[in-house]
Amino acid sequence: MTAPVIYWYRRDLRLDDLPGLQAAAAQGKVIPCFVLDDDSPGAWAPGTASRWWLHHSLASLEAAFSALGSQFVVLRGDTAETLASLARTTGASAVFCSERYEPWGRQTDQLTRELLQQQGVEMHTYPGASLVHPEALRRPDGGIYKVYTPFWRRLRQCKIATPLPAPAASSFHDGGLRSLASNKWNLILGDQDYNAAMTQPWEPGEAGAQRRLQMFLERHVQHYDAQRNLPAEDACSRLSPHFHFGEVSPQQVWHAAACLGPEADGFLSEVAWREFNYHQLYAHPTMPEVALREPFRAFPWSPREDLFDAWRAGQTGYPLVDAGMRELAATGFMHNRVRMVAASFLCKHLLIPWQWGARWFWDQLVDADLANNSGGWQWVAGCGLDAAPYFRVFNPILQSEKFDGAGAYLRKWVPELRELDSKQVHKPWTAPLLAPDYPPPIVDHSDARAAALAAWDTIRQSA
Ligand SMILES: Cc1cc2nc3c(=O)[nH]c(=O)nc-3n(C[C@H](O)[C@H](O)[C@H](O)COP(=O)(O)OP(=O)(O)OC[C@H]3O[C@@H](n4cnc5c(N)ncnc54)[C@H](O)[C@@H]3O)c2cc1C
Repeated sequence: MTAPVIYWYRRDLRLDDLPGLQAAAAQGKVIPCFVLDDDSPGAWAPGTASRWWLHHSLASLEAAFSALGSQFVVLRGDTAETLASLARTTGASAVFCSERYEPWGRQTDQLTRELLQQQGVEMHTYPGASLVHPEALRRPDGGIYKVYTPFWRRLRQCKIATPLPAPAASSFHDGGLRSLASNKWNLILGDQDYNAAMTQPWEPGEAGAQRRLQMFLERHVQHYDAQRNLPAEDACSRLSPHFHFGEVSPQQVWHAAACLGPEADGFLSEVAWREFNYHQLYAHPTMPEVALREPFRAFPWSPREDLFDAWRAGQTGYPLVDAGMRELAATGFMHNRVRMVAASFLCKHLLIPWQWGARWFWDQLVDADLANNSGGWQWVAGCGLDAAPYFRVFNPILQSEKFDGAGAYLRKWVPELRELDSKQVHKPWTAPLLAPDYPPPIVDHSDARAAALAAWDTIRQSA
């Protein structure tokens, strides 16, 4: 009898379009498995919101395998040792997986590969979370792209792999292996209210990802370019957590959208930002902690814990910032435009290091993603390779007037502002009696802007 093989799931929690799973199925009966290991990622272990999502996504995959008459094996322990032990006890001849680009992940993969090899088990890696492998998309001089626009132009010329179907049900082993029950995964932390609130807008898992993709392409993509910056509109796809956990592949999204023609171009160009960030992280493994532009490593931050607390709690007195931070706390998500404004407020108005904000987002976002989160924060802070220039300080009042003119988004997330009209709602300090419970601004916009530019001046010569 042919020996079984292991498919090691990581951030690719789906059955369709997994080249590694197809290859595994061609070699033997597949044992699909996931290892819960909080030690390997170190500081970048999943945060509170991601753990919630991961729990539900694993549960969804477990149900999918059960429907196929198979068993999804979930184990806890040191990744390399747990996989080596699973291979020993099942007699598996090989381990298959999809490539990942997080620096800690690449290191863990190397250790796992070595340990497996010692017991004669080969580890085979297949294309991972990007549309095109970072080694395969290079500038004409061989370097990695540093600027988004030429990267996007080049990406458009690449041939994107056609999505594959799931292997047949008969490809998988039929169960009876030791596996942790879902109530032992210990992924869901925090109180029940948090979990209840989180369940409202999301449907973790492959089926949920496909439903969201189809709904977006049928109803929203045609309005995307005009409305994607308006946080009160349901104009964006909200696919980011599904992308992060690999419940949908970028190739599936690409082909489904590209066949709609030019109306999907704007959407695809945003998906390309994800790709750009993955390529940057691959080339710069220190990107989550260290400014890509060297002069910014000496930036004179002046962090204050009390201001950081007010920002995290959505109590800065700037409605758009507070609405975003409260949306984040309630749903694990924040609209992209609002992420930019809230992040900029932290780095520039409060002079708090972008890494503090990135850590908070990491804990709170259901789509927390090492490449995109670091890329987003470095872009906002001006220290990314293709970033917003530091001296362009977002004005949170103008941003709010421009992108949420009627104040619908503000009133939804900051109920203290409900009595204010569409002018006052952007500047509640002009009508304090109508919003008595809302705090005054924690910093004055003009003073804060001047302080940010003065701080930038100290590194400007070299920046
Ligand atoms: C400070 C900051 C932190 C961020 N942290 C994350 C993060 O941890 N995880 C994450 O996935 N995105 C992050 N982003 C990028 C962006 O905000 C989200 O991808 C987007 O809001 C997700 O919503 P959506 O799926 O509706 O996006 P859509 O507008 O529907 O876009 C489709 C997809 O394209 C990708 N995408 C869109 N915009 C961007 C962008 N600016 N950068 C990279 N990819 C993009 C996402 O995969 C997204 O799902 C961050 C942005 C900022 C400014």
